[in-house]
Amino acid sequence: MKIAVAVSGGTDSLFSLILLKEQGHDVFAVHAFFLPPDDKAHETVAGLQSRCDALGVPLHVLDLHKEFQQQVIDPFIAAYATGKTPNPCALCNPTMKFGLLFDRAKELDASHVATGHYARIQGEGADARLIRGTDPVKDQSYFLSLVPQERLAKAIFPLDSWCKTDVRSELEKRGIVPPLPSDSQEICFVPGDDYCAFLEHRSLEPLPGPGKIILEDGSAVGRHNGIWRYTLGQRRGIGVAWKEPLYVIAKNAEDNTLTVGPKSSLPIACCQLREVNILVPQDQWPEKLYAQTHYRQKARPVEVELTDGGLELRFTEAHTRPAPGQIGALYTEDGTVLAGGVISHSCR
Ligand SMILES: Nc1ncnc2c1ncn2[C@@H]1O[C@H](COP(=O)(O)OP(=O)(O)OP(=O)(O)O)[C@@H](O)[C@H]1O
Repeated sequence: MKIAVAVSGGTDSLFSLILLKEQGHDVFAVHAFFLPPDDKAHETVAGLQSRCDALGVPLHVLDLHKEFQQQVIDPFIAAYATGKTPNPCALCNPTMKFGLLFDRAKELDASHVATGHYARIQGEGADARLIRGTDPVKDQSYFLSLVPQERLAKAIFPLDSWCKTDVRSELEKRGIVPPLPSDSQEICFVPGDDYCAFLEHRSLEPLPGPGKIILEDGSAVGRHNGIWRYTLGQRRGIGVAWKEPLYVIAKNAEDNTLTVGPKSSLPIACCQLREVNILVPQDQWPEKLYAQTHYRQKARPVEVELTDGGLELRFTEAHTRPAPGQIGALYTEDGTVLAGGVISHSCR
């Protein structure tokens, strides 16, 4: 088996490459430009090249920045403009890393693609299952839940049972410094994680302007500066003086209003998933099911119903209101991912 290791320049993928090489696998490295390559990107490639040369591993560089723009950044901007809170990393995995990069790796004769994600694959072929990584703090299975099962069956996650601190210290022991500092920002293409500034600079279409802030009964209590600037559950910065603290509970693109309400309005009872990616056939799902609607959130018990074009998750306990556009991932009690989908809306 020939393994293409997707390397970002960061700690996790570099150590994944080293582990596979040390285990004697036939490996090569693939680095993708997801953004138009600038001096820093070329420096990263030069750094990767010297680490790969030292390991005796070929490095291939792919320029995917146009595709990344079309398939990840443009939908990210469009989703914000329509009141959603998109999850570009969850979209990048099926379209880019396990999409175009995977296709290119196959053309280069790879049978498998390895990444530095903290997640596990158990089983093979149609029986391959995506499972939470062992390090609960770093587990990234949530972000992988939109990757098709056939692709995950060909994925290798060398860090499946590693925790981040051990990865760092093992690299140090070997005297290897990755070209990129690790865990620099949340979304790789949003400088300083300032998504509002990013949207203002990068949206080609004018973003929705100011509008009314309303309560759930429709009464107006103030003005907002553009619904895309607000986050569901946000309390600070709403700018409405009220008898009790107010939280953002909905961003309504149709009439450009922001709905706010007291804390008691935040919990929801159910949410709908669209663009559902089934990872385990439904007839094999256990009785007890759990859903996660945000990264690093504890999965909560749910009952699930197949609806027209999607899944409805009914929480058996009140659940923090998820943001439409985020990912809903369905798990078993032991952390196997059964399905993932994009949250379209929630209900109380
Ligand atoms: N530009 C890239 N080219 C190739 N593979 C990439 C690139 N960016 C990320 N990856 C792959 O996707 C994995 C997860 O990416 P993520 O951005 O979540 O990085 P990370 O967990 O900080 O890992 P790393 O420390 O390797 O950057 C990486 O470990 C790597 O295998």
